[in-house]
Amino acid sequence: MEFNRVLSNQGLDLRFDDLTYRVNAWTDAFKIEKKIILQGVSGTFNRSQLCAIIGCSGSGKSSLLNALSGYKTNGCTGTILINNKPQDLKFFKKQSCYIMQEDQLHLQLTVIESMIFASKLKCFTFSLDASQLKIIDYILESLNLFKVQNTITKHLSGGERKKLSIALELIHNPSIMFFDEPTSGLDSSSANQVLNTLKDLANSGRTIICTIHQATSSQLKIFDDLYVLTPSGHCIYHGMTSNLLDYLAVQGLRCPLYHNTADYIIEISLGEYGDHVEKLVKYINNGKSIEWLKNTKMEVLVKENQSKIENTSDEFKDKTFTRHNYQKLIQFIILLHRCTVKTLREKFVVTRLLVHIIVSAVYGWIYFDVGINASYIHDNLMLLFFSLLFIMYTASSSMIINFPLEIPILSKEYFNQWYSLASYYLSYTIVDFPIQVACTFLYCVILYYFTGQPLEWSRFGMYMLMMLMVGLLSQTIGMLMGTLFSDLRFSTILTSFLLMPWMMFGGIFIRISDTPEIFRWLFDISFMKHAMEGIVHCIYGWDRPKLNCSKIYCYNSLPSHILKDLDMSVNKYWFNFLAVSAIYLLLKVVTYLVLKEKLKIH
Ligand SMILES: Nc1ncnc2c1ncn2[C@@H]1O[C@H](COP(=O)(O)OP(=O)(O)OP(=O)(O)O)[C@@H](O)[C@H]1O
Repeated sequence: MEFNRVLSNQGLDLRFDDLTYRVNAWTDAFKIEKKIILQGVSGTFNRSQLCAIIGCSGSGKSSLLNALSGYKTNGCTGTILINNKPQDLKFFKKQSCYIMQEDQLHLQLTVIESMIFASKLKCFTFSLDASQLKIIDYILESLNLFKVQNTITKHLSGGERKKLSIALELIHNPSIMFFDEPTSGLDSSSANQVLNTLKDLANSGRTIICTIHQATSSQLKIFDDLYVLTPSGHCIYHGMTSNLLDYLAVQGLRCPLYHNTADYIIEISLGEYGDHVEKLVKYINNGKSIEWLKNTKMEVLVKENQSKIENTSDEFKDKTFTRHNYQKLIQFIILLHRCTVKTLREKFVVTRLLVHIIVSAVYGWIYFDVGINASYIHDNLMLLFFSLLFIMYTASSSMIINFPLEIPILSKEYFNQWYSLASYYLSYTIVDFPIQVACTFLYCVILYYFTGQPLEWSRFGMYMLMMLMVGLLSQTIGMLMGTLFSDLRFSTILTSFLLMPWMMFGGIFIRISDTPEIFRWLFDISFMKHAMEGIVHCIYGWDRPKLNCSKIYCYNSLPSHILKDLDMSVNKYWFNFLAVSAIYLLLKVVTYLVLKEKLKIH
């Protein structure tokens, strides 16, 4: 493996001073108070170096990585310098990438498809030219992924998935790469492979910073630079891996023979060899001091890098660009394509279609021809209402289940600047549209025909239109809840809680005229009431002739009586339709804003 030829990079030097990270945490007394995770730590990570942040669990390794990469900015104070200039986050994100602990990949796509889509998105192009395809081949070859390029991602091994995550980010040739626990969950051979890959990336000029939970002695040697955190969020060592033992020896700490050095320094940080932490923090000035490095190789390196910084610190400004609208449009179309391929490969779509067919067939059987008989008016109204509920629940639950699975991938790709949120949001919405249309159409056709509703194209068209709009609106509710709550338990229970009142004020269980006046406005904003009113008019409105009656006398033989009984005498179908559409659009905008905020908080 070597990256020097095609994918070399000048790298960036990152320096941070007095970095403090605070979060709000619950105390035992059920109060919120500030918890300090990082206590004014300082340090530098230089180009062409593979740097590891190590420490015991909970010492703040991920927090430091998140703060340096800009993944989490809330609660962070201190300064971060890139090539000696203050970090400009918007610009920095274009030069860097963050590869998370869990591989956020599109499991339904093959390796090569994932690479091609990523490349198209990053290059704003519908078709890649020969040189772009060559770069993809080169990256795959360099990472030993070429032989699995046609394998579906969900069939890849853990190590291969990690490499695919790296390969996807290498397309835009980042100068600095952050990795959160790149070896977690891998066996030692795969972990060694991944670390060697990171070493090659560093050798090609990049700055590679990663957190490591556990490292063997041989793995530790792969790292050029180490940054050690204590459980209290202080730094007790910052420097070359090869200098660690000398550094500790000066403090009278000698690593026992055959003992893993990484374990040894973590054990020191935990106070297992006595109270040395405070002394070490002071000695290294919480990561700031490089005094002790005098006359070591590291000192030379710092000087070399200094001269490089002076030469290159301004060139990066030229790389800044803003995404134009036509580029967003291109990304939208590519995302639409990617999302379609993914959706078509899922069995979930077939399941959704089948559920709609089966339920409508069962209803059709049970409620056979109730629609033409005046003595079954009540049953028919219940059928229409339950059909509305069915569409509402299937549409919202399909989003509640699916969308939270998308958010971690979206979060990674959006943070790494693959595309704009608007392009993603629009493509995701549009891809599901034909599926929802197909589900609603199949359901309505079967139900409408077998339950004996009036066989007129205009009535059926309007019925179908209203059901479709309710389906789309319910999908948006599902998407909103899936965005707000990543935990399925919360989103499911709260969606039911949210939908219940609109059913209550749906115009069927309780009539408007029987409701206390103070609550009547709830009917006006209930999408269920508007939808039900519209549907009742599709079936019984527009001067429908008298219905057959199987008894001696049916009061409801005249459709006008039915409408009057339901307080729905005035035909407002198009107003009802517009009201449901307006609520849908409002929810769509709210969901977008919530999603944006959620990604921003990250
Ligand atoms: N938002 C938060 N609210 C409360 N506590 C938090 C929050 N974020 C992090 N912490 C706490 O901060 C500490 C450091 O967390 P962090 O994930 O950075 O540690 P880590 O060293 O990466 O741990 P690990 O190796 O187990 O992943 C932990 O004790 C964690 O519980």
